[in-house]
Amino acid sequence: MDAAQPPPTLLPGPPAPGIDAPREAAVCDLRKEPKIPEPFVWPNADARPASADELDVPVVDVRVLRNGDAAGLRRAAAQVAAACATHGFFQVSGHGVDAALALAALDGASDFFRLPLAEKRRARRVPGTVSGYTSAHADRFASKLPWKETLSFGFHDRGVTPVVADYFTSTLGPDFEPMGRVYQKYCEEMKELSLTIMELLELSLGVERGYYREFFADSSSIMRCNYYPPCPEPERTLGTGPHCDPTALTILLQDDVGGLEVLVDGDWRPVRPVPGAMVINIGDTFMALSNGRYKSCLHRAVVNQRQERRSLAFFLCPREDRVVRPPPSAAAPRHYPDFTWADLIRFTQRHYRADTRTLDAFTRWLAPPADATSTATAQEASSC
Ligand SMILES: C=C1C[C@]23C[C@H]1CC[C@H]2[C@]1(C)CCC[C@@](C)(C(=O)O)[C@H]1[C@@H]3C(=O)O
Ligand SMILES: O=C(O)CCC(=O)C(=O)O
Ligand SMILES: [Fe+2]
Repeated sequence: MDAAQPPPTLLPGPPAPGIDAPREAAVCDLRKEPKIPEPFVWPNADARPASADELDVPVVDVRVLRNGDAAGLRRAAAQVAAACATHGFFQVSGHGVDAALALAALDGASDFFRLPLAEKRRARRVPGTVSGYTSAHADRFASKLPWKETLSFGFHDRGVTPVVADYFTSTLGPDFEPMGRVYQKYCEEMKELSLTIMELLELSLGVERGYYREFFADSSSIMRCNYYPPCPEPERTLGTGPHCDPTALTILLQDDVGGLEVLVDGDWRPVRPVPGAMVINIGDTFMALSNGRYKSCLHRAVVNQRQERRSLAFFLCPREDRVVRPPPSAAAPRHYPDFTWADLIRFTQRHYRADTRTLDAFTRWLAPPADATSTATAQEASSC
């Protein structure tokens, strides 16, 4: 791909109901002019420059959960509590994810996105679902197109079928069997790490031990590979726009380029890549599971003129039909209604572009509160 080329936009397929019927995104030949196509231009408020002040995201060594270091465990729980009750981000080291596997997963993303568009289109996203290949979400949105290509697929281990390995071979063919094996193994390790982190969250919140770990034991998660090409006008667009993750927990493996930023006290604060660490952030579903005590916060990904960037986001999600409800010890007054992940994922894929207020919009979409005074409103709980 030419370094200055925008992500190749797909001819819009039938738009999912409830989301803009996209015009074909104007894609000009950037070899002739150093300007990005209009649909990729974001409002200044979203794309405004970041602070030079990096966010001090604590790096927690999760080995303290297993090595009997009681003082270390208390320190880790305190670090996680302070981070999750404010900006919702921390990093983990000592996670045990094989470094060669993590590298293979990052490099596998590069290999996939370097394929000819026609080959990538064989995996194109099924409208109304999150799975598949998309470029700039041009099949879903008509404006504020993100400067990225993505490949997303589901993961669960409720049966014996290696669902991710099967996805690659069934969607892309037997030549992709090695790539499928890498992501199958990677997702298995991400699931295990997620459950370890759930233990740490239980401890830090002081809730019933096992409540969150058991809630996600039979989870249905989403793996997303993000590819951000170099951009001729990085200050006018975004790789991923400002949003809170609707999911429960995100484990982000980013390469060494940098681009993740978190909104803290009105400033976009860069999160510097820490070699070997993984970035963890609370999503809307876990904010509801903690009854608003831990915050799902706004973040974005910026792009740059010189380097491509890759990130792998493992989105932990409950089994579709599990009712999202905080543990009894944290449930009064309720800030969010009961809901299922099936409802929230359908909302984001068919009715609403996940953004800065997804959970509030979802709560209203589900059913306006019968009496706004009888329960704390989502806004009160979700301020970061
Ligand atoms: C459930 C999901 C929807 C998105 C992927 C996962 C969790 C993050 C969401 C997303 C990245 C938030 C920003 C907007 C979005 C459209 C994107 O830029 O990709 C969102 C994802 C999606 O709807 O595909
Ligand atoms: O690529 C990144 O750094 C962040 C991506 C992200 O926030 C997402 O995919 O939800
Ligand atoms: Fe995100």
